[in-house]
Parts: sequence; C-alpha cells; structure tokens
Amino acid sequence: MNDQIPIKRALVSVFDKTGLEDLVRGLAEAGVELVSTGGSASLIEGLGLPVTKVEDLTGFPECLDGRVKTLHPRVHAGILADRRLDDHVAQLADLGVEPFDLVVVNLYPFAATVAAGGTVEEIIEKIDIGGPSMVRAAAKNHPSVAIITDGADYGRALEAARNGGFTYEERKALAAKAFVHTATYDVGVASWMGSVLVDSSEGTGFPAWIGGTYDKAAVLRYGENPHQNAALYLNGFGPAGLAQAEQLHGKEMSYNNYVDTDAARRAANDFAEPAVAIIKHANPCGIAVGEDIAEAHRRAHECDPVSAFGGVIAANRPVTVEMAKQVADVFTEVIVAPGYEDGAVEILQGKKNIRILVATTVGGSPVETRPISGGLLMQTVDHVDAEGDDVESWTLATGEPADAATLADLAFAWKACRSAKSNAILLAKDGGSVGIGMGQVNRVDSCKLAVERANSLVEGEERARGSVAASDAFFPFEDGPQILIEAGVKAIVQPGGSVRDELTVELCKQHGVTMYFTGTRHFFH
Ligand SMILES: NC(=O)c1ncn([C@@H]2O[C@H](COP(=O)(O)O)[C@@H](O)[C@H]2O)c1NC=O
Repeated sequence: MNDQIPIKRALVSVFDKTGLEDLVRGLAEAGVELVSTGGSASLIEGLGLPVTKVEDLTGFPECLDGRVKTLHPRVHAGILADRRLDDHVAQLADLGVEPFDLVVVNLYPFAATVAAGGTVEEIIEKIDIGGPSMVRAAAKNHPSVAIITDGADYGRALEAARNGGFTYEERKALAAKAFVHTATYDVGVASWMGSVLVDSSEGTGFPAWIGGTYDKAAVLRYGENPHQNAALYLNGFGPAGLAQAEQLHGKEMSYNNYVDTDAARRAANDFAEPAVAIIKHANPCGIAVGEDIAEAHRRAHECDPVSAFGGVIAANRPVTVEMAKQVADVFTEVIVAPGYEDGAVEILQGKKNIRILVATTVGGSPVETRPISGGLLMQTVDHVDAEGDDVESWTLATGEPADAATLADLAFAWKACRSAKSNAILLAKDGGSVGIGMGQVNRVDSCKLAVERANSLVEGEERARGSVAASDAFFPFEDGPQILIEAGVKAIVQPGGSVRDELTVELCKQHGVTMYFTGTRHFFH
C-alpha cells in the first residue's frame, strides 16, 4: 500500500535558519508552495522564491512583538485536519482552508538564552508558544502531515518532496522525534521556572519537581551481568562528564567499565597535584600523588599490583609517554585522562583491548541522584573541600603535632580514603596508599584488611609500620585503632564524634600515636 502523502504545501517557521536556504530552494524546485512567518518568509523572499506570508493567509497581522504569528485557526485547521476523514476534508473546503503536508519548525532558543545569562525578561520572551503548538499539532496529525524539527532532517524532507512524500512510517518517526523536541524544551522551561523564577524548593534547595531528559548514545553489549541488557544515555541538560568522553582506542565500553571509570575519575580529580587512581569494582586498589603523573601511577600501582590487574586507571593530568610505558606493561581495562602527550596513545595502543578515553571536564552537577524502588534520592555531592577537609581546621585529639611530612601524608590519606566504599580505612606513606580496607560491614574488619593488604605484598615487608591511617567515619570502639597501632601506624585521622571517642583517644595516647579529628565524615556507599 502506498501511504506516502505528496508534499504540495509546506509551512516554514524557524528561529535557527541554518540550512534553510537549501531547504526552501529545493522545496520550491520540487513545486512545493511555501507559507512562512516573518523572518523566515523574508529570507525566502530574499532568495527570489515565491512565498505566502502567514499574515496574508490569516488576514491578521503578526503582533505583540511576535507573540502572535501562527496562532490562528487558518493555520491550525490546515495542520490538524485528519484527511483520512471525509468530514474533515469537507469542513476545510467549507472554511476555505488549505491543508499543509509538511511543517518545518524550530523553536526560540530558550536554553541558550538561559545559558548566556539573559535577563528574566529576555528569557521569558524566548519561551516559544506558537512554535510548540504547530509542532504538537503536526505531530499529533502525523497520518496527514510530516513534521520536521531538526535541521539534520532537511535532506530527508527534500528527498521526500522529490519522490512522492514521506511514508506513514516516516511520518510516525518524525512525530515521535517532534514530541521529544517539545518535551525537552518544556523540561527546560519548567526547571527554570521552578528553580530560578520561583523557588519551588521553598528554601530547601530541592525543587518541587525535577525533570530530566536523556538521549540514548549507545546500546551496550550487556549490563552489570551478561544476562542484563544495558544502554548509555547522555544528559539533555547539565554539565558534560564521562558519558561524553571521547574514546580513542579499544573495545566498546561496558556497563561496568563506565561505573568503574566514573569512580576512578572521582578519586583522581579530588587532588590538585598529579594523581592517579586505579579502580576495581568501584573501589581503589591504589591511589597516589606524585611530582609528575608517571610517578603518581607507579606509586598507585605499587599499592596492590595483584588487584591492579584488569583495573581502570584515571589520571588527573595528561598521560605522559613515561606513564604510558608503565601502563602498557599491565593488563588494564580502561585508562581515562584529560589528555595524552604525543606518542603516549601509540604506546598504549600496543594493547589491542585497552579502552583509551579523553574526558576533559572536571566537576559537574552540584547534586546527585540515586534511584530507589518507587522513587529517587537526591543529595548535594560530597566534596573534598568540605569544612573539615583542610588540615588547618583539624583538631589534635592526642599525641604530638605531626611533622610536615606526616601531616602531608595524613592530608593525602584523608582525601584518598573518600574514594573507597564505606567502611573505609586507608593506610598511606609518602603520598601513596599502601593498604586499603573497604566495603566491610564493620570498621575492625576494614582495619584488618588494610593492614593485611599493606603487609602481604612482599614477604616480611611491613608496609603498615610507619604509615598513617585515615578512617572515613569515626571509630565506634577502640578495637579498630588497636589493630592499626599494633601494625605500627604512627598517626591517624578520623572525623571523631563517637560517644566513645575518649576510649580511642586514650588508646592512642598510651601508645604515643598522634590522632586528628576532622569533624567531617565521608561515607561513600
Ligand atoms: N507566537 C506565534 O504565533 C509563533 N509562531 C511561530 N513562532 C516562532 O517563530 C519563530 C520563527 O519566526 P520568524 O520566522 O519570524 O523568524 C519560530 O521559532 C517559531 O517557533 C511563534 N513565536 C512564539 O511563540
């Protein structure tokens, strides 16, 4: 069955006139009658092409600074008549209204005006009213009309005009796309209205409604497990991040690669100095800072070379040739960095499967969400420069004030500890982790794990001895610190705040171990 509808008459009303010239020339050549609004009509006229101005069609002038142009029954009856129905066709004839076969519209740039810091008046004036009405009308009436909202589809429109029109399937697909266009637009308007124009959060910072729009970027091979299906979607609004990273080499990113790479970037980007985090299952198996990025990588890798096998590496500086050579020796799933020195990518590419990503953005949304069954949790993001993260604000709970080198290690351990899942205990020496205990359901086990990991790398080498320890939350009892002290940890930093703090403090005092309280907790679940 031929369900094409020949394109004889088109309504054109676009704010962004990119590509319009070629489109209207092509449509005119294909014998399409053009009807158009103010600026669009002027452009068409300027090309010497025949065009009917909407105001000549409606007999009503465009008015109120363009607020009313196409909002007229002569326009909307021409878009909305269902031409499968004899009655609609007869009514159009009675009313003397010609139907449209094609509607081409793009909307006022609302989001761009907000992003450019427009005034409230300017932003409100960019809320398109007539445009979405036409888009929605044409999309609803896709059995009779084709709707184009994306310049990328102009070529298809020309092809259709030359070849008997769009098919029903094509019109349906264009209609679905058009409703995404208006829905995305309205999410932008509603979000701005509810957060900037009025404070629907009533001072809490959490608006009464949140809307999100995401565009599918890829269907992934599978999800967290092979029997799960998965896809990647990109933010319609908001800052770019890992999802927009450029992949320079390697196999397709998997679901778990994305999760681990996000965790790796979060960890490495916590530091101002060159830093590398190596992640497995969203937890660090090594994290370190260094004079340069290659040194940071060496130190991070040394923490737990066994676990680093098959890990995800994030660097907060461009990867140098020296670092690339080091990484090339280890089986690595993903490496992500803000850039790569000349020659570094070529070295990394020596491994066929390593995924090499460039992600330049740091930071992101000030809030994060987590779906739960039936809803969504939203919180402000945890950040390492929270009050209490600066050593200047720490309280010496017991022991001698740490010397500069020890204090630097404590500061490193405190930041690095935040990247491990709670309960987290991180032992550090000379700006690198040496043992990490994470994800345990009690803090004693995390202490045991951190010490065991530190001391099991080389037979007889006790890396825990002389290290410093950080705990992401307070010690509820002195049993955890007891393990650390027995292992030779010389200083501990923790939030403090337990009702039994004095037991932990007393224990450290007895053993001459320095302990600082930060007053800030960094749980990570
Ligand atoms: N009010 C109306 O009747 C109306 N009809 C069409 N528009 C918009 O006017 C713009 C095109 O205007 P022009 O062709 O004058 O440059 C399009 O973005 C279209 O969405 C309108 N503008 C805003 O609502």
